[in-house]
Amino acid sequence: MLRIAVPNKGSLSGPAGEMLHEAGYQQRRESKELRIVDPVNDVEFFYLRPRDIAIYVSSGRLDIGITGRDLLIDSGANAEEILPLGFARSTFRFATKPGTADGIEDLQGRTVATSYEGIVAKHLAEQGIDASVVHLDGAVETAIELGVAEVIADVVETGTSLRNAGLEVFGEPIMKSEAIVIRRTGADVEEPKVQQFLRRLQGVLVARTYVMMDYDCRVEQLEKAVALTPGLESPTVSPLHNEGWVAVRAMVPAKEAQRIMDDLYDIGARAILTTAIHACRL
Ligand SMILES: Nc1ncnc2c1ncn2[C@@H]1O[C@H](COP(=O)(O)OP(=O)(O)OP(=O)(O)O)[C@@H](O)[C@H]1O
Ligand SMILES: O=P(O)(O)OC[C@H]1O[C@H](OP(=O)(O)OP(=O)(O)O)[C@H](O)[C@@H]1O
Ligand SMILES: [Mg+2]
Repeated sequence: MLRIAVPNKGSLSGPAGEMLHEAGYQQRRESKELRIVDPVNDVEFFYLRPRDIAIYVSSGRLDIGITGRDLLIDSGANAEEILPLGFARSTFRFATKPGTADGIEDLQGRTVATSYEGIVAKHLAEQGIDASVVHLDGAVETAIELGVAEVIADVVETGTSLRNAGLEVFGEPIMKSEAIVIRRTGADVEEPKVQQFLRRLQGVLVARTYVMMDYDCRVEQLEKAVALTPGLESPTVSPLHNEGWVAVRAMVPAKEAQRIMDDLYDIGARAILTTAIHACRL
């Protein structure tokens, strides 16, 4: 049975549960459940604190985990990213009161408050900056106002929390993060059960990113039409009863679907339809 760690709280928890549900796995019914078995799919889910997931996976007791890239790096645990999942995207940045710092060199000798001590200490050491790091559990934006630190380093998504605290980012982004699937470093990723799990999640990612497009066009326009809808491998082309016409079917990126439909119409394609993809194995 594959043993999988899933975030039980915070920004990762909801979207991770939704993605697993879309991939056909049973999920917990109430937020107090800490583990469930999905016998049909031969999987056991453990609902753990997002920060602890890399540690469990690195111990080898759990086969796979879903966590944030920033949390994995911060933990320093012996685990590696095997699939990015595209949700819980954020940037990790330094911030302070406007006009008090321009770049990382201004951190020399100063105090930085953060919940991600591992990332910050590593970054400062790589840049050769000697600054002290204060660990806070959360709400670090308030640390400057209350005099605990002169600078903070934190997750920025929309920037609202920083704006509300009268702070501004400075310097280069320290890292970009998103939800990821992790596995113990060096453990066999080719194991059939692991591969099946990854294929299911990849199927959800594809179903969320692509739509299926169908249309009819004249044979003379086929090359132009296919250039607009090359599909993932190659579009399906079928003859129509009306001579000189073909039906074409191809996957297209959902974000570009409306533009592609306009372009197809302009070259004479008709009966252009898009349909959602619910699941897929590429
Ligand atoms: N707006 C956001 N706030 C917090 N984390 C976010 C946000 N957007 C994305 N993330 C990502 O979610 C993960 C943080 O997960 P975590 O469960 O610790 O969130 P949290 O909401 O801060 O929970 P906690 O109350 O334990 O601090 C990180 O990988 C982070 O990059
Ligand atoms: O750029 P924004 O969209 O404002 O999002 C970023 C904020 O969200 C997180 O806080 P969270 O709600 O997790 O609280 P915490 O600080 O207690 O962890 C993070 O620590 C920032 O404060
Ligand atoms: Mg937080």
